[in-house]
Amino acid sequence: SCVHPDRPEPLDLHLGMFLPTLLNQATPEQMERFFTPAWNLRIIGTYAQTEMGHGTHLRGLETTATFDPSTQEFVLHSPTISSIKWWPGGLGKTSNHAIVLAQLHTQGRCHGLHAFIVPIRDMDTHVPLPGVVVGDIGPKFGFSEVDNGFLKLEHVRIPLDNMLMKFAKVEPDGTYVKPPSAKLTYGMVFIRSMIVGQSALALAKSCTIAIRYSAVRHQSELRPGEPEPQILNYQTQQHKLFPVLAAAYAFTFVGQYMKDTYRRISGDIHAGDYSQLPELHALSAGLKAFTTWAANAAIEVCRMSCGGHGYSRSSALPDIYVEFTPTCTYEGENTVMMLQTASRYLVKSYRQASVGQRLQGSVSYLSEAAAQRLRPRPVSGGAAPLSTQDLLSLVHLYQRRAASLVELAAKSIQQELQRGRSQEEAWNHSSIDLVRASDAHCHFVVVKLFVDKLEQVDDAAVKAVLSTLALLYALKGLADNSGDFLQAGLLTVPQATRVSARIKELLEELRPDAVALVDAFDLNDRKLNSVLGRYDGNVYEHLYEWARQSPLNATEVHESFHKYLKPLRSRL
Ligand SMILES: CCCCCCCCCCCCCC(=O)SCCNC(=O)CCNC(=O)[C@H](O)C(C)(C)COP(=O)(O)OP(=O)(O)OC[C@H]1O[C@@H](n2cnc3c(N)ncnc32)[C@H](O)[C@@H]1OP(=O)(O)O
Ligand SMILES: Cc1cc2nc3c(=O)[nH]c(=O)nc-3n(C[C@H](O)[C@H](O)[C@H](O)COP(=O)(O)OP(=O)(O)OC[C@H]3O[C@@H](n4cnc5c(N)ncnc54)[C@H](O)[C@@H]3O)c2cc1C
Repeated sequence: SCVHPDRPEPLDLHLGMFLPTLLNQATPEQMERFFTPAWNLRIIGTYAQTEMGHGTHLRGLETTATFDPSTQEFVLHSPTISSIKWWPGGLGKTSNHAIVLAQLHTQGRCHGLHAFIVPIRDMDTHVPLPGVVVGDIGPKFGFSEVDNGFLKLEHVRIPLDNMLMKFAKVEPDGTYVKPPSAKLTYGMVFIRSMIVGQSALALAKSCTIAIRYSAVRHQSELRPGEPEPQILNYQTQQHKLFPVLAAAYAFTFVGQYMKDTYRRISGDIHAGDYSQLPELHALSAGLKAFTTWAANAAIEVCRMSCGGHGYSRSSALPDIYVEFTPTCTYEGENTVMMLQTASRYLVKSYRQASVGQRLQGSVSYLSEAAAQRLRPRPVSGGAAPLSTQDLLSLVHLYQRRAASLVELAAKSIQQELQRGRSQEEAWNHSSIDLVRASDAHCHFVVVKLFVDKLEQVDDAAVKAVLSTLALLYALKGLADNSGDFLQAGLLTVPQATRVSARIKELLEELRPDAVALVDAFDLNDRKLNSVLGRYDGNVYEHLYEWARQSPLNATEVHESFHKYLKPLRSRL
């Protein structure tokens, strides 16, 4: 499995997508021919799917692979400017091969997107091969260590055996043999599953830095005449950071669950059982979007909670943000992923449950909700009593919110259809509700997994503090999304007031354990790479040392004085 590197590197795609794609989609002969040299870095590959004109819409990708039976070759071609492969990591200058996703044409028919191994640079000289135009796409928001590149193919010929043929095949006479399931060629589920763990790591690093720094930073005055307090004693600072701490623990458990689920279901798939692939796709797509959006926002909260020094690269928080934020875009743009989970899974499951089907997996609650709808509603109809202490009742509340939002989205589609809109228009005019339904479903999954995890904790003291974190995560989510719960009749205004009061109590309860809880992530100083987050808390001396090392301080008088300031002065 992939251990996520701390910083983006040119080999990330080789290790994170080229090798796993071979493992998932190459025949044994192709494994022999490509995997071994790739493992030894003779072959260095990338995953070239996105084009200048299309990243999300896979069916719209334009690169073609046309089979020529007379030479037993595929001709790979970029027919338009928008078809130029654009963004693949390590493509610009590092890779000598690429797995190219192209529309397969054989015997005059197009069979959709398939994967082809295309040599792009000479194995010895590293010079681009004939017909290959390749380079770097230029400076980006971050990822400056990675040569994200472009690739233009001009009628490049590759052997028949360079098409990854574990599932789909092309016979020597050009006959196309369908894969057992069209969904097997999508891929990407592996990295999406791994990204959930990356969200947890980014949160753990950010809140470790911010909470440790908040324990050593003294500022302002709480009680007149007393010494300046630790900023971690301010309620607002706790309100910023402790929910991030709780989310870091929550996402750590979800990341473990996602990895285990990926392993389990991909094992079934290798054994020929594809039945769980829809659940895996929906779960990985939804949780990738949910956790990256949440982590992306939380990193910025941590940076700003460190004041000016948070903005210094010495804090590491700017780099953590810059390296993390593209996870909301790559490997499936988050909105699109949320729509996938809603449209391809939740609404489909809702409709199955509405006709009495017993659902399994993460949507089994929709069967319960469907049965509930058939039972007469209690006269009171009001919200059930709310316990701000009982985690299981909070899990149930999140479950009912998710069921309510899935029903709202499904009904919106129905209403749009009744207005005479087409299927596609009805879905598009319900897509805000669809995203909300996915968000609520993922939020329920995260809360449930957090509470489930507590059952596995034996140590009473650890279980107590983790339960406090789980309570904070659930109640803060309830407060942040109170509109959903109020709209669904799951919360009353007095209950919402009690939730806010309970959150304040939990912040106070967590204060004594906050530093120990980030120390428990066991992120050493080298991995954190942060002056503010140092384990020894010796921030100011090392901040001063860090500044003095800055290249600008190599000379007392910088050359710019003589080159610019002095001449400018003499002209004034
Ligand atoms: C040590 C090293 C570590 C390195 C770390 C790594 C660093 C990484 C750095 C950066 C790396 C960044 C690298 C990169 O960024 S790589 C490029 C990433 N690009 C994408 O993710 C593209 C996103 N777009 C899509 O996936 C498709 O276009 C979607 C899905 C949106 C629509 O698609 P389409 O319009 O064709 O189809 P449909 O919606 O009608 O759905 C049709 C059916 O297919 C099922 N379906 C759909 N998708 C999947 C799936 N995936 N597995 C299984 N099933 C799937 C679906 O449920 C439905 O089923 P049913 O309802 O008919 O039953
Ligand atoms: C740092 C980085 C590394 C990358 N590495 C790779 C790589 O190694 N290999 C590779 O192949 N690609 C890579 N990519 C490309 C990445 O996968 C795409 O950028 C991503 O899939 C999004 O596609 P897009 O850029 O076309 O955005 P678009 O899909 O054009 O998104 C733009 C907007 O349109 C909206 N939108 C699009 N479709 C829909 C829809 N159906 N419904 C509602 N809204 C929609 C989106 O929500 C978004 O708001 C990388 C990108 C980045 C930033």
